[in-house]
Amino acid sequence: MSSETGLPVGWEIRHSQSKGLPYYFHPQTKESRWEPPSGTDSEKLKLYMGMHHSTQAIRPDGNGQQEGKIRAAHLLVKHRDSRRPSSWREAQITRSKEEAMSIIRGHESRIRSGATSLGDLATSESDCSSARKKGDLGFFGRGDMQKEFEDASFALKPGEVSHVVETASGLHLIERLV
Ligand SMILES: O=C(O)CN(Cc1ccccc1)C(=O)c1nc(-c2ccccc2)[nH]c1C(=O)O
Repeated sequence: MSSETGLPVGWEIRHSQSKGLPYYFHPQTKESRWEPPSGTDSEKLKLYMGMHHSTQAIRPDGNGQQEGKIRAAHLLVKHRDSRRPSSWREAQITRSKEEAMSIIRGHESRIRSGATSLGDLATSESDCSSARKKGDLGFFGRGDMQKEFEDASFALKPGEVSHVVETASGLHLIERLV
């Protein structure tokens, strides 16, 4: 049985500020997920999303970039103390922060050696749902992301990769794209 959104009864569509993406939330069970739950009428959902979730109006400046915004990709390694210790890779993440640190430092060395790129590594190794987009978060401005993440991103020049950045979500490597 689906409502006007096409989602099973009890599910709602929310908008994640940090990621600029819609996600699916069940207020009673507090479940949140990036993919529509099973039983969704996907045709109805597509119609609903087309009407209600157009991308926010953008005001590109001369070089097509939105005022004061940057674009970055990231690789997230979560640990058991992450605010949400779960991801598409692992339903329950139990590694310690120290283990996560040695993992992400290994990723950092491989990227800096030129053996691989952050985007390619993020695709298989990132605990963020943006892994499916090579870690690309699109454009964001100040106030959109967790403060530590924002400050590290804005301190980078385009093409630069950060050292390990810690947020409540976990440990990140960030590459500023634009
Ligand atoms: O921090 C939380 O309480 C939960 N989150 C954010 C989140 C928000 C809405 C839906 C699912 C996940 C994450 O843990 C998370 N944060 C990020 C993140 C953090 C900083 C910059 C970009 C993405 N990705 C994720 C993810 O699961 O995919």
